[in-house]
Amino acid sequence: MTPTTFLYTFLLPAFLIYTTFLLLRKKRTPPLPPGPTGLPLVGSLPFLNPSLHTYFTDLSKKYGPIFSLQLGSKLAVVISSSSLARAILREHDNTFANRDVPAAARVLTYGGNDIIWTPNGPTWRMLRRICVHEMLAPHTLDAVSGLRQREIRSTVRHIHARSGTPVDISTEMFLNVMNTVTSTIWSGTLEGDNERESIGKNFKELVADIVDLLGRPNVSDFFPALARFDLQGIQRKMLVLKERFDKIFERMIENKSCDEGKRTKDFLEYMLRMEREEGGDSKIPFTMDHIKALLMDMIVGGTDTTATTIEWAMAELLNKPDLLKKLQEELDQVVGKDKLVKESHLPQLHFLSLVIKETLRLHPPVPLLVPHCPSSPCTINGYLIPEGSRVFINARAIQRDPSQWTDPMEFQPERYLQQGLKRDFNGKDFNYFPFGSGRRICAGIAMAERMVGYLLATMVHSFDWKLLEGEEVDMSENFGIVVKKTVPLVAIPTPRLSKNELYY
Ligand code: HEM
Repeated sequence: MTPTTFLYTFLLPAFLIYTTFLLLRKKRTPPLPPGPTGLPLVGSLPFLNPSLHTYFTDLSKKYGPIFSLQLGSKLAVVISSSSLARAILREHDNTFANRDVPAAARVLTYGGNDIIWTPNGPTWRMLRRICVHEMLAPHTLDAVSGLRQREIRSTVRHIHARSGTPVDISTEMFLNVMNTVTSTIWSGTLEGDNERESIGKNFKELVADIVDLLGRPNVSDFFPALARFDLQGIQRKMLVLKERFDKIFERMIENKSCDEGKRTKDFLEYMLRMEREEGGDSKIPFTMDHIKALLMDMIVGGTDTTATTIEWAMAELLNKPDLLKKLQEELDQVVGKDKLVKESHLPQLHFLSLVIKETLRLHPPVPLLVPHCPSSPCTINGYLIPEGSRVFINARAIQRDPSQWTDPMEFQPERYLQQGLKRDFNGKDFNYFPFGSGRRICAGIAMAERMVGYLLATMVHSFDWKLLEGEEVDMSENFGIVVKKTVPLVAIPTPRLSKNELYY
């Protein structure tokens, strides 16, 4: 066979078949979502604005409700419409119920041994069962309502002692929530004003630093091959913070082991028993690392989110004194001025529940949810989301979408009445999901609802609040994995209950 005959008989047809196959395959593979082009190698990293939630909202106006941007070797996909959020969190929930663990979170959570970052699988299911069906279940939380009452009384006493002077509401809310969470976890609390202020401040800074590091763009995440060099020192800083918490955890665990005869009904006791006696699921061992990582989830995931929500609610109410008055009227009617609010009053406080709903609409503390990560390639709205992408669901933008909400930027708790909208926190409504949706929906909703409702009601019922002379409420936001007020809310309380002894 001559070379020419060989070329025409074998090589040319083979070449044609191969190119047709490539073309067909290319045609069948959907494109990536549109987005900024970026630079070679680094993609859009140099242009990344650290205020991700507003940056992503601006980009969605240009590129649409699903767009992508290359951040180093990672592809980020951002979803900003209700229908696409539903596609991801409901229709493809199983595929997207994974996490791409940031290097800093891996350090913090004992190698990703917590609920928030563990991938969808048997270990995550075991941890979630322990948390949601046992420790954070409504019946367990109701059984420890006395702890929350004790903490609320202590906050009321503390603020009363500062009547007529400026009170940092941000710090007070954090201290209360932190004390409530830790006393539920290990029956420990900060006693006395000095301890409350010094250790509480320490904890607040510790959690704030952790939240800040978790929200900071990290080269180790964009170029995983470089993670071991920790170029920005974020993992090193996180390790220091984690070690400080670890010492506290060790001390609490040691105290429990010494008091073995004394059975308390707290979470740590429950988890230690599981670790000792049952070893978790029949198949999955429940280890000391799991215990510590879960403690970390509850402290880091449960305190800042809850305290920030109450602070935003107070800020909105101070901005709209007629709404504050309306809420006080409801409280006076249901509770009376001769008693303190009890948790059992909450179901009757309808306006309070609207205020909380509206706060979580305008100021969802976790505006982009915790990023989801598909376990296999998935096509959404005709675009390919490759396996391992980091998917941000912009809940904040969806909850401010003018096509779904009238006057979306206005704080209007009554809107839920006028529109007959229920807007529950159960994650079934993809126009309103401040706690996320699907398998990875927040594990602490029942606890958050109790803490936010009880504390906000008490603050508004027990005190009148006014801003400092000539000051306005600064509503600017500081982005981190939790979005907080840039300027902490400070206001002056005046007691408003009929008997002074209620404050002691
Ligand atoms: C107002 C308060 C809170 C808000 C707005 C909030 C919001 C959220 C959001 C948006 C997520 C991510 C959902 C997703 O990935 O799609 C989440 C996850 C989580 N939250 Fe909360 N949270 C709050 C309070 C709490 C509390 C009090 C706890 C526990 C003490 C808690 C524990 C968790 C845990 C463990 C997860 C991870 C769930 C998983 O990945 O399976 N949260 N939360």
